[in-house]
Amino acid sequence: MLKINKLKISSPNKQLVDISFDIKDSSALIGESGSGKSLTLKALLNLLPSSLQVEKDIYSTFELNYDTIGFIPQNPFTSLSMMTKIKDQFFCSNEKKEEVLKLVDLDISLLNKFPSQLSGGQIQRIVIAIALSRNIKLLLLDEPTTALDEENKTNIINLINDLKSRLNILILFVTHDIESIKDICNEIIILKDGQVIEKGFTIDVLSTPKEDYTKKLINSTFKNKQFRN
Ligand SMILES: Nc1ncnc2c1ncn2[C@@H]1O[C@H](COP(=O)(O)OP(=O)(O)OP(=O)(O)O)[C@@H](O)[C@H]1O
Repeated sequence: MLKINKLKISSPNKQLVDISFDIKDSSALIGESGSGKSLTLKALLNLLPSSLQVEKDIYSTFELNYDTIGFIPQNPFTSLSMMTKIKDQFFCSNEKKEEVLKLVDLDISLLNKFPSQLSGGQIQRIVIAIALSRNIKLLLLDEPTTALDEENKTNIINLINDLKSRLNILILFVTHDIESIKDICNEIIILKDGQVIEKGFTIDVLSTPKEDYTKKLINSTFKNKQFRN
């Protein structure tokens, strides 16, 4: 479990983020552009620029560091070196490479290919496999399907859902698209202007959102009429 008791991020002239929330199993961090989602992820990854002031009080049942956190970015193409064979982009044994490739449902023959020979969906699976090769405890996903077409988007969502049920890892899924996380994340945190304005179980927030901002987010992304107000 991960408890963010306090996370405050400010620039010299503005408070950008002031939040607290827990991740018990799988949580989605949802908000419009500029609401503070990326800054929150960067704070967890210790990647905030030094120009920003940070106050952090975070408790977790494991040490938070490069070995325990996996990060899946929006654009998988930026995560891999295009001139390096897939097998040389892992830092683990050959057995582990094969094990995690099977976990993400890819053929081990892809290890001998270059990223340019793979589809966007396959590359995103490789990025996930590389994260899983490190025995991580927390998987951070930053809009992992944005750069993919509809078919690959559905496949990656199904894969993350499958991995969640098979692996014992916490998930924090950042998105502005509520529909993509409804089957993956048990809990939702709604961010607006760097503040948590609503949080709770996904099923409750989707069926009875309290804030107009949440209703707007749901109505703008949800195609499934049963959740509409
Ligand atoms: N290095 C920085 N210095 C000053 N302000 C920043 C910095 N990085 C981000 N911000 C500001 O902090 C706020 C939150 O930014 P953040 O990137 O976390 O938003 P976001 O919710 O991830 O948006 P998007 O969905 O567009 O990625 C924005 O107003 C942004 O302009």
